[in-house]
Amino acid sequence: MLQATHLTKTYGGIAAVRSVSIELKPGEIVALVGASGSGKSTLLSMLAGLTDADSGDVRIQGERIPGPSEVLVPGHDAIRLVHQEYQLMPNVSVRENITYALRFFEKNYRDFRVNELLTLCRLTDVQDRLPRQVSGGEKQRTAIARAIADKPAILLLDEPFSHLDLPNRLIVRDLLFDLVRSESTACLFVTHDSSDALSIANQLGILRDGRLIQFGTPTDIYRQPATSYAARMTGLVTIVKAKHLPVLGLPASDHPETLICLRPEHVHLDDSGVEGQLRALFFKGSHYELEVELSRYVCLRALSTRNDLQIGQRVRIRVDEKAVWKLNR
Ligand SMILES: Nc1ncnc2c1ncn2[C@@H]1O[C@H](COP(=O)(O)OP(=O)(O)OP(=O)(O)O)[C@@H](O)[C@H]1O
Repeated sequence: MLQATHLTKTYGGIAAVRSVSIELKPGEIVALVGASGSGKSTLLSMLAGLTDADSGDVRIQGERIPGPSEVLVPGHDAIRLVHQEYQLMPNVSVRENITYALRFFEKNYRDFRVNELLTLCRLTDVQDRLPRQVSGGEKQRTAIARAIADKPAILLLDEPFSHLDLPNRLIVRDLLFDLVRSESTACLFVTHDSSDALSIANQLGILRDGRLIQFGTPTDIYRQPATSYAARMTGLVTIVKAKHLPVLGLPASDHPETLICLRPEHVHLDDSGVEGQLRALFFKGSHYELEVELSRYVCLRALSTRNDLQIGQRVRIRVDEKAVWKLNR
């Protein structure tokens, strides 16, 4: 449906996006994850036809989307971009902000659809307030309601969860699920938070310094990250050189300088394992995150549900050999 090929954008010598190719299909949620400055917003804006690419192009159903310098009204009817700052009209109500997106529709349908959107986005109670009189989550939902009002084929979202508390994140998440299911909308959102990306997206892309360095399903990227950056961007991880494998109680490697990564759920407290010292303990509600020091150079991240652990205590750990993953860099 939406296909970007070799998109490149440079700002005064700084390459913000470098030859990124990506495809978005109906009913699919794609997340792009990257550190601050990795080019997420620039890429999103080019995909929406709101920023000129230096080279490469964006096509929808094969038709090229012109950049803003080529047209009077930038963008494309089938594509909506929800910005981080929401960009709501400040002097009209939540309801009117949404209604504006439907101004070309017949009044009966417009009223029906606005009411439907208010319910869907849980905004009915605040519909008559101005944007400054509602919470961040309500503003975010108003921006999404406005963007999806006329059922665009493609929804692009810039950091849709960044200012939201957990209940609001869940509302927005369910909203996106509903949309892709009921309207077959294609969604792409950018984020620097791996947990949203892993749990919501069907496909995940990792952006680094403007390059799409890995693209695949969340499970594949989580389990088999290409690089240490991809590993860190997708969750808690321990990365060490393979020469330290014997310290973990595992067989030595023929490639001692290779980097290996291990997710914490594959490191178990087990009396038959190697000994270390508990350096840190973080309560996470359902479990604890631990840091276990095995040597001066090796400190492993682990998870446990045990309640009797104390910092400084000696513990034994066992590592799943099968879960050790070699990184390219
Ligand atoms: N209008 C601009 N003029 C000059 N440089 C820019 C402009 N917009 C972005 N950049 C630069 O391009 C790079 C990518 O920026 P971009 O905003 O796309 O990254 P990002 O991943 O969205 O960052 P963040 O997560 O902090 O929003 C950065 O180095 C940024 O400073």
